[in-house]
Amino acid sequence: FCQSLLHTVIPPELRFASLKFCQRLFNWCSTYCYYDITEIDGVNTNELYNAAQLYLSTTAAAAAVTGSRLSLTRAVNSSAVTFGLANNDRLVDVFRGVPVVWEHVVTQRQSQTFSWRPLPEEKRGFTIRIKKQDKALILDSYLDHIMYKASEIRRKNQDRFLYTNSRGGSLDSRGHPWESVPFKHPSTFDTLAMDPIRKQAIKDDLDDFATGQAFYQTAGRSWKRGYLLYGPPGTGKSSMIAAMANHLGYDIYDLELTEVHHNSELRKLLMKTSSKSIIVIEDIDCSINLTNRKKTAAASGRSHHEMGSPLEMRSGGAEEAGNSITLSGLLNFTDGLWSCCGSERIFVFTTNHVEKLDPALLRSGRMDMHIFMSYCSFPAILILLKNYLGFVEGDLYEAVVRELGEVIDEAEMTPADVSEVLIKNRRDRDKAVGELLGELKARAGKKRESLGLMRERNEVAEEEEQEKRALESPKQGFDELQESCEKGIWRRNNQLSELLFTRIPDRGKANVRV
Ligand SMILES: Nc1ncnc2c1ncn2[C@@H]1O[C@H](COP(=O)(O)OP(=O)(O)OP(=O)(O)O)[C@@H](O)[C@H]1O
Ligand SMILES: [Mg+2]
Repeated sequence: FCQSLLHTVIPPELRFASLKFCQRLFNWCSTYCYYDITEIDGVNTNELYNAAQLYLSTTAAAAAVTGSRLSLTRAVNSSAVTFGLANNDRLVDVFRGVPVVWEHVVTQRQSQTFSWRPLPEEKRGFTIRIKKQDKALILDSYLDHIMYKASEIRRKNQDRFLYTNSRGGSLDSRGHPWESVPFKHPSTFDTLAMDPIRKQAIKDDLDDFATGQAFYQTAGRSWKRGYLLYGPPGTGKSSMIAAMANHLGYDIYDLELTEVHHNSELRKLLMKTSSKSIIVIEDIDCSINLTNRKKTAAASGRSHHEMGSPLEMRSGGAEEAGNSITLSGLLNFTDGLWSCCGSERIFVFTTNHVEKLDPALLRSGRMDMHIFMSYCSFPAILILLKNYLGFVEGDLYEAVVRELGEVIDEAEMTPADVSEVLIKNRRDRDKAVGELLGELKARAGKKRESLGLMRERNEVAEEEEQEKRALESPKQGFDELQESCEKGIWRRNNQLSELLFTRIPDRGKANVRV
């Protein structure tokens, strides 16, 4: 009744002015200042609102312990559930020691104003309350911090995709040359069997890359990095790529070079990759028979830069397959001007035969880090035993550990082969270890045998060669004999020395030299 009386007695202009005055007085007296972040700004969605919602999902998760009410959401393509602040609930976040109070304000929209697109019935927004003295902090760094954290959470929550260009050069209905499938490879750096120190070095390198935007900017380099993974089959090159993608939360673009027909197609594919991705070319030595840049240039009598037509650099194998992609095209793909359209990209090449690759492809800037994926080492086998059979330190008998250590390097067994033995016997841990040890010993024995045979054969061949040369040219033969003695290669060929001494004219000098 009083309210309606006041409404009729006091004119609306006066009411509005007094309300505004009260508000100003309150703001002036208050030690706090307030910021509103509304969901919709005019007709556009406010990016800061979405970022704040995501950011609070981590803070809100912690608040769940204290019993706040939370709303749960799970986005399409996401396997993670995010927490959010429920309507009109509040939460305290602490940033650099400063408490920031967040309130999620939800009100009903009064009337539908004209808009090109329908607005939601509820008006949603966040209100931030912070002490006036900390105002600068909010405007300077807190909002940037929220935006950064939100994009990180978005990336981590979003399932990753594996893209492939297996369709050849054809595009899909949206003009995209890549086909995608959800990427759910379980390999991580924890499950990867390799020397822990090397593993940590790779992880650190990846982390430095992912957080190095400012560094790359200052250094004037495009934000990309190349890794070459080489080693025998079954040593974990593909598993390493999956672990890298899982560690960084990047998508993978698996580039099938044999499906790319021209350099221009390669460029198009590159331009259609997103940032925060790993571009992989597996078995680069087999994908395409790329000609040595120098050799081709020399053959045509011109420098690499002078080569206009791709045909001139076309490789034999590629030509046969109707494929005119060139080494120069690939070099430009990885480190040319085109490679910097887009950022935060990692290139990974894998090969079983690093010696077959052109040095131009391997130079720093293209392949910055060369990672040798070796046969199973002792620390690696312990990781596999832990992953496959649940062995932890102290579970294995000392004698078994010693025996494993003795034969593992000599056996040259790949992690893939070790895994197979362990998977096969995973129901019986002792049997699995026994069988593995047996296999390692057998392989080490065979290696030793073949190594012995090879050494013997080499020795015989070497001696025969020396004898032959000594007969053909006694002086040269003598010099070689002396060299062999110095190197400690000369073993038991007294016959040869006899022969030389009898033929060399100045025997005294010869004796001194020997
Ligand atoms: N270092 C490793 N750590 C853990 N598992 C491994 C490792 N190496 C190989 N494996 C296992 O062996 C299998 C084959 O490994 P992967 O495909 O990674 O080898 P690769 O080096 O890529 O072989 P290829 O050269 O033939 O492509 C995988 O299923 C994986 O489980
Ligand atoms: Mg592989």
